[in-house]
Amino acid sequence: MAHQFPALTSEQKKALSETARRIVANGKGILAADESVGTMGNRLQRIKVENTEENRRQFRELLFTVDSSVSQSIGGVILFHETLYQKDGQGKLFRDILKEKGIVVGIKLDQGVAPLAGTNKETTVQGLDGLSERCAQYKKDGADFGKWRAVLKIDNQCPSHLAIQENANTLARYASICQQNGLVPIVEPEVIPDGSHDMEHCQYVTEKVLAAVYKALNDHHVYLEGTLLKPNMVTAGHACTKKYTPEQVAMATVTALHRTVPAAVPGICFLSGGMSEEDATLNLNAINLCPLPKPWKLSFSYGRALQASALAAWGGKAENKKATQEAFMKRALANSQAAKGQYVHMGSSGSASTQSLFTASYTY
Ligand SMILES: O=P(O)(O)OC[C@@]1(O)O[C@H](CO)[C@@H](O)[C@@H]1O
Repeated sequence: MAHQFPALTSEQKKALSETARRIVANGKGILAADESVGTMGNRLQRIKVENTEENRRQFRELLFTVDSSVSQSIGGVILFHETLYQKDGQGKLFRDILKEKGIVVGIKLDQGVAPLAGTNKETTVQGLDGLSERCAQYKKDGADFGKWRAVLKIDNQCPSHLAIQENANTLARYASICQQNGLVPIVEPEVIPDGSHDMEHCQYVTEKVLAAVYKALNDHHVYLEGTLLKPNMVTAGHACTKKYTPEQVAMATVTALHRTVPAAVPGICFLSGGMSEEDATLNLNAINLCPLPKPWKLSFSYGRALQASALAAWGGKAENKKATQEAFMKRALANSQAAKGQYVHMGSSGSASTQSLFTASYTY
């Protein structure tokens, strides 16, 4: 007998799974342009540009107004609240510019982290209160998917059982609310790369975290076909002295996913987590070439690894429009090739593309 109290109608399920599949179709991935005002401030500070609403708008306008061929590489863009309501220089909403390119619009729904008392500085995520109303409004305003980032860390006694369970449950509750409002939830349990742990330890922790997340999603009756996962790749900690090849990262990552993520999930879009642009692309390519069964699309949802060289090329100057857009297009194309296992690294990359983008305790 089917479940007595179905969470979704078959029409709702169909719409959710179609949206999820559209975002990751044919080597497409996601541009995570959902940096909060504070996070964007850190990015702009690096290029000595003031963190004003107008400067944030101008940079994002450059990203969103690139040639429409970008839609062969980018299936979805995650926006921050402010950006969803911003317009280009001609007064056209960014949201409409993206939709006309065939790109699905997403919205960051979590409201940052809060401490879990009695733990080694672990956190849970805020934003469940009023979430259903916010989702309904964002859906009306053009969003078709949401994003919620939970942060877990590897350290003494971390991640604790409490942090794993609390964050899994919160992600599942968020995912359920999204689906009730017609938004595809991107489920993001990030194990951050701070620490000197080796890759094997990251794999162990990532498996524990993902297993708890999928148990909670099932408990909350979340329709997996209408979700996307946004995990960390399995890598060594930032301060680990041992180095691993993209093939080793790929094997550890796909093994962890294979053990924990149901085949019903249509796509897994990795975060870049402070890797350089080039490393993020090479690792994704190796993941797609990994000789293990891969029942899901394996793609990207990069923030820093899609924007770093574009930001550097821009430097806050309108005359750098062409260089900025070219830098962004180059990374979008490279990652789309990597999502099909077809990326070939060609000669020298700009210095920005090989620079580590690591930020310690990236918990905001
Ligand atoms: O790790 P990356 O690829 O730079 O960013 C991943 C990400 O989830 O983390 C950021 C902070 O919440 C978001 O802007 C972005 O969507």
